[in-house]
Order: sequence, then C-alpha cells, then structure tokens
Amino acid sequence: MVLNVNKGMVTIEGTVEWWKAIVESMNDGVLVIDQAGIVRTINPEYTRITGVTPDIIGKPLVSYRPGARLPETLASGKSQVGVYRKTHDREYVVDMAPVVVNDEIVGAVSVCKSLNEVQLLTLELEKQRQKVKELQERMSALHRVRYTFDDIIRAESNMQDIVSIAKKTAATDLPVLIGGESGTGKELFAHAIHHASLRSDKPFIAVNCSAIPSDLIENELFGHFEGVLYSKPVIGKAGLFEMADGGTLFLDEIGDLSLDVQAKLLRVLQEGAIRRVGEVEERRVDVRIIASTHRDLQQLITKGLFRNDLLYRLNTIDLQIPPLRERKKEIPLIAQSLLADRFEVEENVLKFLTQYDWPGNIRELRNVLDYAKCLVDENERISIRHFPDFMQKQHTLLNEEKGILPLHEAVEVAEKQILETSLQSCGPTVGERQEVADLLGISLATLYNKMKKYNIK
Ligand SMILES: Nc1ncnc2c1ncn2[C@@H]1O[C@H](COP(=O)(O)OP(=O)(O)OP(=O)(O)O)[C@@H](O)[C@H]1O
Repeated sequence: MVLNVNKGMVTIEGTVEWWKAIVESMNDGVLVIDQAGIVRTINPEYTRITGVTPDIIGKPLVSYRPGARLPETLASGKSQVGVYRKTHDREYVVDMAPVVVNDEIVGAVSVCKSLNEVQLLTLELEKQRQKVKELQERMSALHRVRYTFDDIIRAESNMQDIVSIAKKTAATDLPVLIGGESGTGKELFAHAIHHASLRSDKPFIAVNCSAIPSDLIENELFGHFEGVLYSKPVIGKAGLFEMADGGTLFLDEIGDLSLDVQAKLLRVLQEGAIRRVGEVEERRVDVRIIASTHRDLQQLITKGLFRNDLLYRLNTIDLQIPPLRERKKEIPLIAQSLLADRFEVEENVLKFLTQYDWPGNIRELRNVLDYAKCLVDENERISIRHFPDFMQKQHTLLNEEKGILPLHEAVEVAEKQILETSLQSCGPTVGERQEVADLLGISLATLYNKMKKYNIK
C-alpha cells in the first residue's frame, strides 16, 4: 500500500484496497468474476439486492447460480445492458461488461440495481418528461399570437388597402417591414399576418430590439455556445432565431439595432443560418422575418446609422400604418370596441375624441378610455370630466377656440371654478368645509358630492 501525505490528509492510491474501498462504497451491486469464471469479489449492495452472500467468493459463479448470464459476457466479450433478473422474490436489472486488460479479457463485471430503484428512477424520469411537456406547452402558448385580421378595426379606405396587402403577404414567406408611429398597431399587424400564414401553428416570437441592451442582443438573437469558459461550465442557450424556427420572428424597433448587430442579422437573412456566440459551426433556421419601426430608416441610412443592404432585405413588402389622426372615421369605432358595449358615452365626448390629435395613437386612446372606465360611476355616462386633466384642458382649449360651449358644460366649468376658488382659502376640517357650503348655499353633503364629481381634493 502506498500512503500519500497531502496537506495533512492521508490517502491511499493505486492499491487494491483503494479500488476495493470504491466498490464497497457504491450504491449499485457489483460482482466480479475472473477469467475462469470464479467469483473474485462482491460488494454489500450486491448482497442486499440479490441475496447472494460473500461466501460465493472463490467459487465458480455457475455452480452457485446455474442461470447466471455473466459467463456469456466473459465468453463473448460483449456487454449486456438492462437485463431483467428474478431470483426467488427479488427482481433487479443488471448491466454486464467484460474486464479487458491489454486487449485480453481477464474477467467480467456485473452491476445491478434493484427493480424498485429502477422503477423509482423511471417514475422520476416520467415526471420530469411530463414537466418538460407542460413547460413546452406553456412556452408555445406564450408564443401563440393573440390577434387576427378580424381584430384590426378599420373604416378608412387607406387602412382597408393596407389590410388587403397584408392578407396577401400572409400566404408568402416574404419579409415584411411595418412602419408607423408608436401605438398605431404595427405589432397587431404582425400578429395577424402570422396567424393567417402557413406558419400559424409554429412559434411567433416578438423581440423589442430597443429594450435589450446592445451588448446582450446578439446573445438573445443567436444564442451562445455550451462548453467551458475560464474553467467554469457554460450551459448552451438557443437564441430567438432558433426558438422561432419554422415560425415568425417579429423584430420590433429594428431601427434601434447597432450597426454591428445589423451586419450579423444581414448575414443570417442571406445565409438562412445562424451561428451561436462562441460557436464555429452554423445551424440552419427557417424563420420568416417581420420587422417594424417608428423611425424613418431612409433618414437613418443618410446619417450612417442603418445599413442600406439590410433595409432592402427587410422591406420586400413595406406597410406604412397611418397615424390615428389620419383615420378619424375609425376613432368612434375603436372607442366603442374598447368600451365593449358596457359603457355609455356622451355625444360630445365621441366628437371630442375625433378632434383630438392622439400623439400616442391607439395605445393612448386605450389608456384614456381605461382611465374614464375606472372613474365613471355605475349608471353614469362617460363625460369629459372622466378623462385625465390634460384631455380636459385640451377639450376646454378646443372649445375656447370656437368660443362656444354646450350649456351644460359651460355650467359645469363655471361650477368647478367657483368650487375651486371657494375651497382654495379654506382648511380641510369639516367645520371649515361647512362654512364654505353655507356661503354657497348648499348642504355639506352636496359640497362633498360636487368635490368628488370634479375630482377636487
Ligand atoms: N386597428 C386597430 N383596431 C383595434 N385595436 C388596435 C388597432 N390598432 C392598434 N390597436 C391596439 O392598440 C394598441 C397598440 O398597438 P400596437 O402595440 O400593435 O402598436 P405599435 O405600433 O406596435 O406600437 P409600438 O411602436 O409602440 O410598439 C394595442 O392594444 C392594439 O391592440
């Protein structure tokens, strides 16, 4: 035996004892025979699983266990894997392999697991498979589109034309570039095109290029290698291109990609293959690209911030979605749809909505209506005072320009102003508010109701 003293620890290595200790400590049952079929060793686990006791050591295996299969491996030199065995009431699974030294078979080893353990492992494996399946289903639900062409409310002829072109592109794999201000419905169009395409049962992956830091976007789009980096294991990761394989990749805000990533993207579009960061070999991907931007890409090209050749790869079909202020006819329709027939709206509100400029387009319209829906009381109709302050001011400005207000609105404006002025110099106590109510000739309860109505704190 060789004793090594290493930092105060005594170890035994390169000895029979060393290997015996390893075999003894294993969780699998081990039995070894030599060239003559004589059992040379078994470990305690072998006894526990098979019931064979250590007195077999030194005896021919077949004399002790006539049905043993290990001698077959010894004779043929061929391994046997997952062999089911049953002796008396014990069931187990055995792997058998020849022991080869200098190209010569010098024995054979049998490694067994009790069936119970195998069953437990099989059960665990089945559970994990089920989990993977559930996760895959959840992932594909996440990657399914929410909108179809039916969800695109349109009334203006320019929008009808755009939808009709978009429907035609759905039947192809051509790249589509969707332009338009923020909130005009670019992503809605991308969903609808994918939904109507032959790829609709495959993933739709949307990535907002402006939301991912530039040093991470390459990793996100193309994935990264698996291996060892600075002596640490790195688990490989598929990028969004691989995740979208067979489906559609929606590159939102493409104008925000750095020139470096634009060059890599162009290569992928030309080659139809991606290379994970840190890998050499290419992987083929079949992905349809729909890109969108609220920027003027021609202007970015002039400034040297966008690649001309990439634009030509992306804009085979170029859809420009007009801003909401150029689709006035659609505003009441979209508003009614967002209110889902559950809220009534005063006539002058719908009129005002069509006059407003909507710099945030349909997203802004949705937000403003959500605000009003939250503020309006049950059985009340949505009126201007249920809108955010900036909208109310805009409404007043518009009417001032015209110099006329509908009478009930003029009354409300005046009433609100009188209340605000009277309450300005008064403190928050009930006594002080009672004084204001007395001066105005109304009850305290009416004062509080009007404060609530006009959102006066
Ligand atoms: N024609 C339409 N009919 C009904 N709803 C619409 C229409 N266009 C857009 N919307 C709704 O407006 C909101 C904004 O749309 P979307 O996210 O598609 O805009 P976008 O142009 O992609 O915005 P951004 O450039 O900021 O990403 C979404 O809630 C969408 O469902």
